[in-house]
Amino acid sequence: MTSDAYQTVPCISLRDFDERRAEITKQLMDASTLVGFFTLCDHGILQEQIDEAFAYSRRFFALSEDIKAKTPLNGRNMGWESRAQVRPSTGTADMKESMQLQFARMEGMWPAEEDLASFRPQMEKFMAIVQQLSVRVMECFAEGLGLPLDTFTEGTVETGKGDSQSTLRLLHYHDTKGKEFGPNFWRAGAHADFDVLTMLFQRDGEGGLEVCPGRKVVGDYGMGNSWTPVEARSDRIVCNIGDQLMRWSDDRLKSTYHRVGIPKQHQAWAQGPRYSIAFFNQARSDIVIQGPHKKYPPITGAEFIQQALARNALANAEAAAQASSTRSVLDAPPAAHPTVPQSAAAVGEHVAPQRAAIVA
Ligand SMILES: O=C(O)CCC(=O)C(=O)O
Ligand SMILES: [Fe+2]
Repeated sequence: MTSDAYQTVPCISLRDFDERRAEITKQLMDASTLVGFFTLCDHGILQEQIDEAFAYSRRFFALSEDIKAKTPLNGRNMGWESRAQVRPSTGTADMKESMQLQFARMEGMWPAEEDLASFRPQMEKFMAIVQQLSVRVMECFAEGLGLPLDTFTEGTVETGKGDSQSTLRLLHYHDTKGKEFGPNFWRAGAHADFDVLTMLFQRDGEGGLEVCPGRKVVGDYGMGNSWTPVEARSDRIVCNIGDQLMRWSDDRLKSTYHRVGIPKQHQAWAQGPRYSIAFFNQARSDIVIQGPHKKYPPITGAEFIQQALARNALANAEAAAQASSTRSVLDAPPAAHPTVPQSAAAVGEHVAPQRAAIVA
């Protein structure tokens, strides 16, 4: 991979943030109006803090399925799922497991202390650190758009009212060595995030994320376009604009399609397990999202999520109906009914019943 391949996604340094604020704001606005993706370096989060979060993530995913299943995904984007997130762009479940955590209303959703000691305080600490960094970046966006500085931070940050919807998602993409997958299987199928701003942490060498800049039309999945890989570096945070900020900025900031492919047979170096951690800054449930030019009608954070979930469910149902009417002539698994890859079934891996109620 030449370094040119990575130039589409610019790296922005936050060094000397206070003194360089105007310059950084311009760089963030340029990246977000053109590409929708950028990486951050010199961001101030210590490598030890990131490594510690990944260590707890690995410990969580190493627990038995019985223990992880004690906190199953609920309808509010919290909890554990395995091979259950169906993307409308593919109709198959992502080949991954994830654990989603939030600041508020998490009663009964944290793993028990005897199952995984210190998980809750460690994850709450990490969420707070990432949210704090997000605030800096979201303030720059407000400034760049000529809005009151606290527009997006007041709109997303937990204030003790318990209406935060921001989510930390721990992701584990399984080892694919020696396994065959059909052409329509993905570690994460093409999608755009539903949130305001996503911050994604990766491990050195555990790549696979690709972005499709310039392609965001709600309901259109950006297939067959030009995809650019994003380098996996543990010292850089990958950031992207989500659908909420695109709407809140009257489409000036772009929510961009991205995906994670299943490593090909010849990519032996990429076939090991991949871990990543995403923090989704979501609009609070009661906050009203509307751009300065009122391009779209007002919508609350809660309504936004409900509509996005309903749109995904409809797209999945349509894909399933279409697949069943053409199944006799297509050599493909029925959409929205993920087929267990033969080799995964052969080694007895569990495939959870599908659920589509996952945001982003
Ligand atoms: O793991 C990754 O690299 C991307 C994950 C992602 O896009 C998501 O969870 O929304
Ligand atoms: Fe995403």
